Amino acid sequence: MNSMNATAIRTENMSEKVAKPVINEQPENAVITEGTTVGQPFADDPKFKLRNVEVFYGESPAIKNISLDIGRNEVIAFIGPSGCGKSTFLRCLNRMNDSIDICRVKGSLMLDDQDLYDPKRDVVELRARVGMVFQKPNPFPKSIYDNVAYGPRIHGLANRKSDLDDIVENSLRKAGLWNEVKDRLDATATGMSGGQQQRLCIARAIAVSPEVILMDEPCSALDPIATAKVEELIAEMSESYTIVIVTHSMQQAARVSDRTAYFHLGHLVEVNDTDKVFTAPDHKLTESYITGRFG
Ligand SMILES: Nc1ncnc2c1ncn2[C@@H]1O[C@H](COP(=O)(O)OP(=O)(O)OP(=O)(O)O)[C@@H](O)[C@H]1O
Repeated sequence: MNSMNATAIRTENMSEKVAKPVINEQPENAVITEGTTVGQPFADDPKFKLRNVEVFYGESPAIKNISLDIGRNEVIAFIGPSGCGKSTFLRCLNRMNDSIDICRVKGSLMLDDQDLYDPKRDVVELRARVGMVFQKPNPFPKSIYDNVAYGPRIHGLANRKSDLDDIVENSLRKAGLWNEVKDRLDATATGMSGGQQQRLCIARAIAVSPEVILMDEPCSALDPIATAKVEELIAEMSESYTIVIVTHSMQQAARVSDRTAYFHLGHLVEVNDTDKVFTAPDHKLTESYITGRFG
């Protein structure tokens, strides 16, 4: 993980917008100042540089002036109570929110210093660079092979069948699935177990050589053994990819992530090294949430 720049944190934490205090009732005395995040929200060498991000569904704000860097090859976990905006913010990172008509995204969202929301940007190419794994495994009703080969085919990544075979095998190996499926690549993917389907979806995301993988509660439909396999996979993948994971499981966030971001009512309250968040959080609301006082 990248080391964080403490000076940058202090100076950049002052939002360019006027800070509006937001009073929260749980716990007493906990105050969020809009646009201000305690801890270490910024990185020296960010993959994503996100500034003053606001998201609205119609007139309702779902994300309120959030600024955050996501470091290259770090695993960052988004946690917080239901409805606090974790998935909304995650979906901004590969413009999945574009498909929701009433959704508007404001602010500056940069990926490797390029504007994510540049109207000229090819969104299909963006989603190959920033892949996504959803809560519920969603394999296509096709063979195991065709699920993984789908992306490389549409992006023209393999000229010959043997190249495509190599991509499929490598992706399935990286997803820890090759040995389980190598003798039945033509079998339909929907016949696999839920855990296998989710690892297949990870293989499908990997197959187009992404730089970032977004995971929206990837284990919530899985049993503990399948969950452990996906978590092992996240640890292995973190060497090659930037990973952003939304999770309701604080144990999972503690196990898999380098940094943890705590969201509350559309605000980003705290971002810190995961060990710190779970042992000595800086903000009262984070502490209340991780100690189970609400959520
Ligand atoms: N498609 C949508 N249309 C309208 N409002 C939406 C839509 N999706 C989310 N919202 C609203 O935006 C807010 C944030 O929702 P979001 O799903 O991002 O939160 P979350 O923290 O990921 O929640 P959960 O943990 O329950 O998945 C909520 O008030 C939610 O009702």
